[in-house]
Amino acid sequence: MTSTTLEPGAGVRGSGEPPEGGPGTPPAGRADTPPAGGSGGPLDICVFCGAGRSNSRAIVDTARTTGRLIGERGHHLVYGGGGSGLMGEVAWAASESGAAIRGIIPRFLYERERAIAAPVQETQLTDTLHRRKEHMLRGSDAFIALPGGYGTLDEILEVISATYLGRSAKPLVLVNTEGFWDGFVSLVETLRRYELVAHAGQPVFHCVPSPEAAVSLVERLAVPAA
Ligand SMILES: C/C(=C\CNc1ncnc2c1ncn2[C@@H]1O[C@H](COP(=O)(O)O)[C@@H](O)[C@H]1O)CO
Repeated sequence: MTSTTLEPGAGVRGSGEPPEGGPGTPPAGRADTPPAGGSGGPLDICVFCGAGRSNSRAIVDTARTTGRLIGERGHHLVYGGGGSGLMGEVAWAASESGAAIRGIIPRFLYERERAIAAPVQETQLTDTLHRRKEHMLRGSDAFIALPGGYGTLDEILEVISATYLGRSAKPLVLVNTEGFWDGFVSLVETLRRYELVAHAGQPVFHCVPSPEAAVSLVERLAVPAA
């Protein structure tokens, strides 16, 4: 299996109005699930992916497998809080395999998406998209990015910038189903070639071929919050 590493220079949804605030107590994992993670504990794994469904069967399967693995390995899912598209696939599969879920969603999207079924989760409302990203970054141990659109690109660039500038050391792993991220990897190589991003230091992201490889890598690299 190959992987690419690029280096730089409480509420239950629908049960009431969840408050804006810090991530609070991490959601509890399944009581019967042994601790997971490189350091022995469950991880809060934030998944970025499309709110749309994609026309690729392989990409939909990737979303489901990622959610399932997070639950089966005793981790917690942190995500954008919606029930639509690939996000919904990840969340339902994680829920079915026993993961505790925290959805972080801006108020305006929460209002718009109330009608789209999402699994039981702790929902954290934010005032803005920007605040949502802050909470996702602060309240997660690691990030996995699946195929997605502008929102997903925005989220991964937030993590990459924070890592590049030394503000975060949390791993980000892109799942490269059907070569989805090849163009992004190539763009980053162009930035390097023009010496607009540096090479040395901590990897800003990793790129792997499958959800299995992604979850295994974050288990090896992430340090669960104390
Ligand atoms: C466009 C539609 C619904 C949008 N609803 C969203 N609900 C929750 N989170 C969202 C939504 N849209 C974007 N996000 C966040 O960005 C990522 C997905 O965006 P993309 O542009 O589809 O890649 C995702 O990780 C969320 O955190 C109606 O279908």
